[in-house]
Amino acid sequence: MPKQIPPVALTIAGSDSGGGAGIQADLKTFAFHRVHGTSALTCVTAQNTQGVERVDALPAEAVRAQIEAVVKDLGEQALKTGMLLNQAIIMTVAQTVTALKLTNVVIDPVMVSRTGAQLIDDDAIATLRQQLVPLATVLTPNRYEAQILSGVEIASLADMEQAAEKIYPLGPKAVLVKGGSMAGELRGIDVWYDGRTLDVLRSETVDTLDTHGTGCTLSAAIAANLALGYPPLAATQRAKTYVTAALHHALRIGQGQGPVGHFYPLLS
Ligand SMILES: Nc1ncnc2c1ncn2[C@@H]1O[C@H](COP(=O)(O)OP(=O)(O)O)[C@@H](O)[C@H]1O
Ligand SMILES: Cc1ncc(COP(=O)(O)O)c(N)n1
Repeated sequence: MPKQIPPVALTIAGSDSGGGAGIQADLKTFAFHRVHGTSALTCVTAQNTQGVERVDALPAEAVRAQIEAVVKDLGEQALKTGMLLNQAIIMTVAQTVTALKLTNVVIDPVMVSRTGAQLIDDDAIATLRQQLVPLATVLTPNRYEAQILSGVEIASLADMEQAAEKIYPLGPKAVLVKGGSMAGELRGIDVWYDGRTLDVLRSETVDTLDTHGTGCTLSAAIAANLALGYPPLAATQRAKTYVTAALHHALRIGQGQGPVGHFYPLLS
């Protein structure tokens, strides 16, 4: 059989020592999609299924060097950003993505976890909004991040739609407001807005507390599908289907919220 050349995707994100979110979730998601994953590490968290205990940032120049090293050699068909932690790293990532003219950019504006923990410095939020959000092909805020970016208090589907419409003028090509931290059936519902189409992406609510890494997994799966050549909305729909399946096979490990089952077809 002729050797296949896989597409390459890059994740710029933090390490989750618990293996459920961050770089670890992203690389598993890329591998599941048969996309070669490269990574630029931004920070190292001491984290488990119960929470984040410590965060150590890498120097912004180390983040830049990782991106440049992989892109100049391996190239990339798509990238995602996750936990960028501080202003210096956000500015450097925005500059590097612009300078290298990288395309198919999925920005997961990681600021607040679904448990409500802040994952980014205060002064970094303004920089993220001004410098990184406009570079997004798809921007994927969760409920709390969408509240920060839009100023809309989100409690209903109509609020999610309004938030998506208010975030769009910040400059992304499309916004996906995720419903994982909403109540009841809205937990499986995300709102897409790309300036023309306002679409509600629905999946059944999976009744599990083991949801650690859903956001990271979704944005990585969007990037993987963009790398495979799917257009943004189709890539996002496919990614949502993947996350829902992985949630159905979430792993009951650890004392807190277990991770989703990235390789669910291999799980018996
Ligand atoms: N219990 C659930 N049932 C079905 N889908 C879910 C559930 N929890 C999260 N999702 C989906 O997982 C994806 C990630 O969303 P979310 O958990 O809100 O992100 P984050 O991890 O960034 O807070 C979204 O597509 C959301 O709809
Ligand atoms: C290193 C790192 N990055 C991101 C998240 C958010 O995780 P989630 O996908 O559950 O929102 C996390 N908990 N840790």
